[in-house]
Amino acid sequence: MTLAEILHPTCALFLDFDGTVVDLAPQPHAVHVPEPLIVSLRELHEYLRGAVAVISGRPIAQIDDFLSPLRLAVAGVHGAERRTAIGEVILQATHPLDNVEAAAHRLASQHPGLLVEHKRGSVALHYRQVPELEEECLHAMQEAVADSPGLTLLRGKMVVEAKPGGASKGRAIEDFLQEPPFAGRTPVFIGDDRTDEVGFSTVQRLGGMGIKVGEGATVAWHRLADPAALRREMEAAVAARMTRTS
Ligand SMILES: O=P(O)(O)OC[C@H]1O[C@H](O[C@H]2O[C@H](CO)[C@@H](O)[C@H](O)[C@H]2O)[C@H](O)[C@@H](O)[C@@H]1O
Repeated sequence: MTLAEILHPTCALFLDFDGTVVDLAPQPHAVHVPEPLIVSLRELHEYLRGAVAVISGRPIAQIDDFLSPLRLAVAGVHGAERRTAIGEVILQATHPLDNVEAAAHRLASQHPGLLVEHKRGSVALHYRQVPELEEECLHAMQEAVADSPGLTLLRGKMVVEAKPGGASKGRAIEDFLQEPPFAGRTPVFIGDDRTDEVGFSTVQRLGGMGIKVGEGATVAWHRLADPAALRREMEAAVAARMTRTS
């Protein structure tokens, strides 16, 4: 089944960012956004009458910078912040990060390859440059989170993050589906990471479809090989739409 076949005009499209619509990069800031991706997103946004949202671990501001001049509905920091289709920003309560910040910086000061990323209500410890430190990073962040009321730990690709416990991508998708233009539509969520699994189960429980990008175990019912394959499918879905409407 192709994305063009899955995406009816009555669908709502939810897209993860890193590893899904763009290829993973050695550092968070080094991601490349191909121009045709912006074009596809704009066309799909029009086709679905605005029912397109990015559901990311990144802050909303970073997504805006990467996708400029597009300004889509976005859930950022794994749902801890959300901008609706009409531009209203909803921020979840945050909790003190002192323990996780101290633990992440303590380790990073001993290992220059580690990278500490600060986000609103969240701290991410990246070990992509030093993958042999995975267990040490996990252990340090687990201990710090256990000492930090309100925070939970999330494991992503070469990263371990502390984030507000109430936030999740699944909850963000459900919140979007309560509002126009998403309400009443069949949700499709496309993601690549274990942090996206809750999004897949959410949309499938609600009668929609989860699409996993890349390898690995998943609850999603459909799979695409990699971000390049997804971008090709998005371009094909746009072309099919133009053929239907011309
Ligand atoms: O939910 P996503 O949109 O997939 O965001 C997840 C995290 O993405 C970023 O980190 C990841 O991508 C980097 C660039 O490709 C890569 O260097 C890193 O190893 C990945 O973990 C971002 O920096 C995080 O804040 C997001 O939570």
